[in-house]
Amino acid sequence: MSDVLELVDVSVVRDGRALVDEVSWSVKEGERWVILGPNGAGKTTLLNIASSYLFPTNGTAHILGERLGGVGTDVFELRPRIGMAGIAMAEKLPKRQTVLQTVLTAAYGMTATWHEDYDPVDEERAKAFLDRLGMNEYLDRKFGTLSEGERKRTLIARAMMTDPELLLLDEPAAGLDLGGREDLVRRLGRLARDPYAPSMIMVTHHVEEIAPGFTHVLMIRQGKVLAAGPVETELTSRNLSLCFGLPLVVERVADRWTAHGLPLN
Ligand SMILES: Nc1ncnc2c1ncn2[C@@H]1O[C@H](COP(=O)(O)OP(=O)(O)OP(=O)(O)O)[C@@H](O)[C@H]1O
Repeated sequence: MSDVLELVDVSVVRDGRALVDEVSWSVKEGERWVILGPNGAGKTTLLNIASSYLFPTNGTAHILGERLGGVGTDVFELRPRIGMAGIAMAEKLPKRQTVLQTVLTAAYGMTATWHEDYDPVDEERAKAFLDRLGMNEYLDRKFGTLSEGERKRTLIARAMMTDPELLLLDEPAAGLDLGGREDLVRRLGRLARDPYAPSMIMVTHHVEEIAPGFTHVLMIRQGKVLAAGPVETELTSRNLSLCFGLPLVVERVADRWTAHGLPLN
């Protein structure tokens, strides 16, 4: 298995403060990682490095075999190989474009301009991804009129459009109601268990959002890695308590996870 992402002693320093602090982490082909950590821990900063939009201050980062900032690495060639679905991307997309156009423009590396001359093959692909995410009845809806859950599903379909080798999901279930979350977890679970799906990294705050099929977890607190490895061994009450800074109990129920704090006495 080759490395999809390899960080060695990576730090990101801003205003004299390490937002990410000497992180060493590797993601192998086919693995599905969850990044867990409290607000401000550095999760999005890590994801921004993985998407090649942020360069480390110190240390080395290889993405899909290419060294970030290395001689001969062209980030513009690298970026189409990485799918990114997150709030930052949603804000860049025109609200007046339809759902189908929003997904289709990804194939051409654009966030905006809509030309009428898209390849029918691409259109079919866009429709197939939207169908897989349960969005086939929304093809002509304006992106700006979608609910939070519909928008999240559209963004995942969009991220799949370039046939990425690495899929990055930044809090895909944030803001969804219980039904919306469960629907998304089911769809992500199907994707995670698909052997042809790309390697995946998902940022989340909640263990309930970990879909079956996710294989590894990285826990981060104040920019430092607390635990990294297979979900079965690393997602423990001890690690989660250290990560979030209070006593927590994590339980596995069938193929899902749940966590709660201990009562105050
Ligand atoms: N450009 C910047 N300059 C200075 N500080 C920054 C910058 N970008 C992020 N930070 C800080 O770095 C820390 C980590 O931010 P990051 O967004 O990676 O955290 P996070 O784990 O994704 O948090 P959340 O769960 O709240 O989204 C935060 O304290 C944030 O305020």
